[in-house]
Amino acid sequence: MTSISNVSCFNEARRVAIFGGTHGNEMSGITLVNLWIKNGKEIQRKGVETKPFITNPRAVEKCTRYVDTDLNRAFTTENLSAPSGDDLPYEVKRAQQINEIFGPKGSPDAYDVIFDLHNTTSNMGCTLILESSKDHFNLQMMHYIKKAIAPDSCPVLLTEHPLLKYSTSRSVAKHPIGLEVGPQPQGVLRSNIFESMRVVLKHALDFIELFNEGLEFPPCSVDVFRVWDKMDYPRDTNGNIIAMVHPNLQDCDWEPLNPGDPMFQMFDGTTVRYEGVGTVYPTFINEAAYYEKQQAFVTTRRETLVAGAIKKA
Ligand SMILES: CC(=O)N[C@@H](CC(=O)O)C(=O)O
Ligand SMILES: [Zn+2]
Repeated sequence: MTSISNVSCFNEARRVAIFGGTHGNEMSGITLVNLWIKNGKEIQRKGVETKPFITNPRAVEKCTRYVDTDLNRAFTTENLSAPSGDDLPYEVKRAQQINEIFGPKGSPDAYDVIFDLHNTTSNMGCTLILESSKDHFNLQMMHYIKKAIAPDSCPVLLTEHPLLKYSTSRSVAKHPIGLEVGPQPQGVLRSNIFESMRVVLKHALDFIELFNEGLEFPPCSVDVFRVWDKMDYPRDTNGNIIAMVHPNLQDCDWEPLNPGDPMFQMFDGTTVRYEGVGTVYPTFINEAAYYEKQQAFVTTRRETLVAGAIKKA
């Protein structure tokens, strides 16, 4: 990226990948990517090479989140530089292969954009996941998508956080974008969820085409929800949960949670209230895959980011 006056210039986004099956039981992305591997007409755009790709085929085959370890946590420098060998967990080997094809992560040879398609059991709607508040290309794209799908909404989750950020499959790209659509049970396809994922991706690819054609995007602002904290279920000394998400909180992703509001319901009916400071916006509420991660939901805070003008270099 270079800066001429107030416009940031980025290289053409010529190499774009669409990942499905980073988690093998999240069916919308898997189904779309398999459709597009058979016939890619829908994802073709002028001046863009778009590659649909199944990232964790063994997990997809078993319809499970992962085989040995979570692929969407595996793209650490340590894993990517580990001497390859048969003793490595399957997903670590796979991360190394993906890094070879689409990276290397952090290098000029890396893919320009990777869309990573996920589903959640939470009521998050159609959420865009942004990894860096400084990625003006992605901010502009997200602004474009939000405008295009209005009056439907499309929240942006910013995962930039000193402790809670993780090493995703998409992170090998220069501009990583997660798409998280729910609610959809694991292993299940729901037409509404499938279609909203497809529509967001259509607008995203349209944006890339316009950008590559040389259109300049003026400065804009984007409302985001920045990851703040993770909240675990109350547990006994053996680590077993002793409460559920409170009915007042269940399905209320992106709605304000204030100090004193109900958060968990103990099995005897007692209410556990939120005791943090100030208003937060919970999301990933009661996500099935997060029980093993000791996470009942994440809290976020609202923020407005400014994206500078961008155009093709
Ligand atoms: C439910 C789920 O898998 N969510 C994704 C979020 C992301 O892609 O950043 C994950 O935990 O990897
Ligand atoms: Zn996922």
